[in-house]
Amino acid sequence: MASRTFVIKVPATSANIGPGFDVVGLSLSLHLTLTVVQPAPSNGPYVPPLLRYTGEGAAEVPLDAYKNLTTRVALYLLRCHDIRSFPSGLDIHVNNEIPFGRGLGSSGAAVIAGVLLGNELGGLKLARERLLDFALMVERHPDNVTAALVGGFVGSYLRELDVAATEAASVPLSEVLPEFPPDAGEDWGLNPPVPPLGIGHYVRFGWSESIKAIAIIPRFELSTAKAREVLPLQYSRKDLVFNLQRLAVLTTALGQSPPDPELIYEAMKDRVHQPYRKVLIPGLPEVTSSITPSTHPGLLGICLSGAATHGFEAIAEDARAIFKKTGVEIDWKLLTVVGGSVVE
Ligand SMILES: Nc1ncnc2c1ncn2[C@@H]1O[C@H](COP(=O)(O)OP(=O)(O)OP(=O)(O)O)[C@@H](O)[C@H]1O
Ligand SMILES: N[C@@H](CCO)C(=O)O
Repeated sequence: MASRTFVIKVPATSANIGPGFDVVGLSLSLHLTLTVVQPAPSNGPYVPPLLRYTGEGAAEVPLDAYKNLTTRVALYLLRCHDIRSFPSGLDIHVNNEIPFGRGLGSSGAAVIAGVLLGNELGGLKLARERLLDFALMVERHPDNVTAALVGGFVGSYLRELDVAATEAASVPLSEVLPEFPPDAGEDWGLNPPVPPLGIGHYVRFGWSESIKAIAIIPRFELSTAKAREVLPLQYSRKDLVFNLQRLAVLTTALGQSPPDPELIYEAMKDRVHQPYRKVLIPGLPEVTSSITPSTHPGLLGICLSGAATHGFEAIAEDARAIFKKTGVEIDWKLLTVVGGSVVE
C-alpha cells in the first residue's frame, strides 16, 4: 500500500433543542478536522503516532495518541478488529473550531472523529450504523454523536437490548477506553468489549433553510458530567407530558417554511433539564423568558442554545447584557445547520 493522506471533518452539534433531552441534535457549522498522513508500510522500527493540534483546546488536549480521546477511540475500533496498534509513522494534525464544555458537542465530535479514523486506518469499511454502535459505547447518550455523524436535525433512540447485550453495552467506560500506560505501545489491551449490534437508531427531520442558530457561548466551561449531576432521576407525569407535547410539535415545526415563531417559541420550552441547570448557568431563566419573538422579531425559540431567522445581533447582544448582570461574559456565533461527517 502506498502512503496516503485523508481528511476527516466532523461538525459541532447542539443537543436537546429545548424539550428533546438526550433525543434530538443538530449539526452546526464549526468543525473538528483531522488531516492524516498514513505512510506506506515498511520493515523499519515501529514509529508511534505523531499528534499535532491547533485551535480550541490546543493548550489542554493530550498529544499522546494513547491518551487523546479521538485516537483512543480509533484504537478501540482497531483492537475490536484484531488490529493491535496504530500503523507505524502515522501523522495526525487536528484543527478544532469547537470550544470544549460549552454545549457544542466537542466530545461527541472527538468520538466520531475517532470512529472514522479507526475505520479508515483499519480499512474496516464499517457501515454508518455500526460506527454509531462504537461511538455509543463511549458517549452513551445518542443526541450529539448521531447528529455529528449523520448531520442535520436528527432524532435518535437507544434500542432496548436483551440482557446479554445490555450487559455488553454497559461495561464501564474505563474498560472501553482504558488509560494506557505511556509505554504500553503495541501489546496493550486484550479483548476489548465489542458493541452489540444496532444500539442506536435515528431519523433525520426536515430543517427550514431560513433558520440559523445563534450559539451563545459562556466564557466558562461546564462539563456534561456536571450538567447531568444536577438532574433528578424521576419526573412528574405533568412535566413528562409537557416535554413530549412540545417535542412532537418541534420536530416538524422547525422544518416548515416559513417557520411559525409563536409555535416554535413555545415548543422549545423544557421542564426536564433546563430548570435544574439554571443553578449552573446564572442568567439562563431571564434570557429564556425575556427574549421572545415579540420583543425580538426574527427569534424563533431559545433554549440552552437558540434559533432565529433574522435579528441575530439584537438577540445575542440582549442575551449578553442579561448574562453580564449575573457576572457571566459570553461570546456568540451565528451558525448554520450543516451536513454530517465526511472523510475525503
Ligand atoms: N478534539 C478533542 N480531542 C480530545 N479531547 C477532546 C476533544 N474535544 C473534547 N474533548 C474532551 O471532551 C471534554 C469536553 O466534553 P464535555 O462532554 O464535557 O463537553 P462538550 O462535549 O463540549 O459539551 P456538550 O456535550 O454539552 O455539548 C474536553 O474537556 C476534553 O477532555
Ligand atoms: N443530552 C445531553 C447532551 C450533552 O452533551 C445533555 O443535555 O446532558
